[in-house]
Amino acid sequence: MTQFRVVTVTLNPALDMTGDLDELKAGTVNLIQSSNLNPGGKGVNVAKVLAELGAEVTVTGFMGVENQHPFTQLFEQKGIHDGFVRVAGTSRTNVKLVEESGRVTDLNFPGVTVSKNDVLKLEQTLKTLSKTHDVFAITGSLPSGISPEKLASWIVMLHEQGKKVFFDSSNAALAAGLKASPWLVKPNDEELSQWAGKHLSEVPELLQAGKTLGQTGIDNVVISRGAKGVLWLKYGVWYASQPPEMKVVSTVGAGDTLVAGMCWAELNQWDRETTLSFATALSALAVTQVNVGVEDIAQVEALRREVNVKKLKEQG
Ligand SMILES: Nc1ncnc2c1ncn2[C@@H]1O[C@H](COP(=O)(O)OP(=O)(O)OP(=O)(O)O)[C@@H](O)[C@H]1O
Ligand SMILES: O=P(O)(O)OC[C@@]1(O)O[C@H](CO)[C@@H](O)[C@@H]1O
Repeated sequence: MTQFRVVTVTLNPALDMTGDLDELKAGTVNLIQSSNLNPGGKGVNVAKVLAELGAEVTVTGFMGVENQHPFTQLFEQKGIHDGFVRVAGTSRTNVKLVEESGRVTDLNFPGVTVSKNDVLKLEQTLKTLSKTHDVFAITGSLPSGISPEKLASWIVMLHEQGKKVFFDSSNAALAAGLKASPWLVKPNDEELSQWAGKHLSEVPELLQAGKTLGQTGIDNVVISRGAKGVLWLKYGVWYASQPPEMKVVSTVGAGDTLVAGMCWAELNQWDRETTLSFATALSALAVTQVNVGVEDIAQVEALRREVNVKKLKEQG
């Protein structure tokens, strides 16, 4: 069914090596109690969650040929169409250290270097996919060899064709992409602060910055705030959600799960309350597990009833 078709774009996928330890001590030897290695990267995580929810997902981006097996295995298992452009070398391995307290330290490596020819191939892939797809999620950092401006030009191309682009990135790529009118952006409060050029943590200042961002031609601004939930501006109206207190195992991929939840809700054309309670519950449940994915949809439905969603008086 075309209605449930999505493309996720991961320009810099990663094998995520997650290790548990009591407390991380910098500058000394730390013993890891248990570890997991999972194919990830923001767009791969979004794809996995969407596929588990029932979407027909195509993944693309750049993938190192030398360590692609865990990724292709995941795509086969989940019935995800593999449209990745293969590039020389290995995709990066990112290390995630999860302490007993729930605090996560990310060691994110640079990844492959892409050539001009690789970039052209991806551009062609996106053009081809845009003939049959209306919804794209472009998420994560850029590998070396591709500029933030190139990324922004793809968002502009999709926007001009009337496609809905869900966008989540950081640093220069985020700044460039935000100028390209994606349909939805999902900064966390730290990323929004970077964009605004000042530290933002209180709700009124987040709403003000989100409103300014929305006025640049972005239809949906979704501000994720970890345990404090989500602030969502859609066509000038703000909603806020608060998840219940969760027992945190790992927060890695919570943001991607929120993006996937918002995307699934849009594909289903749910109303705003349903959308936000679902996406918040989905992402809150994600922190109770190591790996990204929907382990039990019935649990999401149950948790959704505990998520507080309200419409705010402020106008965006
Ligand atoms: N401790 C928590 N308890 C409940 N829900 C949480 C918690 N942490 C995250 N979430 C849910 O996940 C969403 C996304 O989390 P967060 O704001 O940390 O995103 P992020 O910074 O993009 O995460 P990441 O980059 O680690 O994927 C939150 O808006 C919230 O709904
Ligand atoms: O370096 P990026 O692309 O910003 O982030 C990469 C990453 O941290 O994002 C995912 C969690 O959101 C992980 O699977 C992956 O390692």
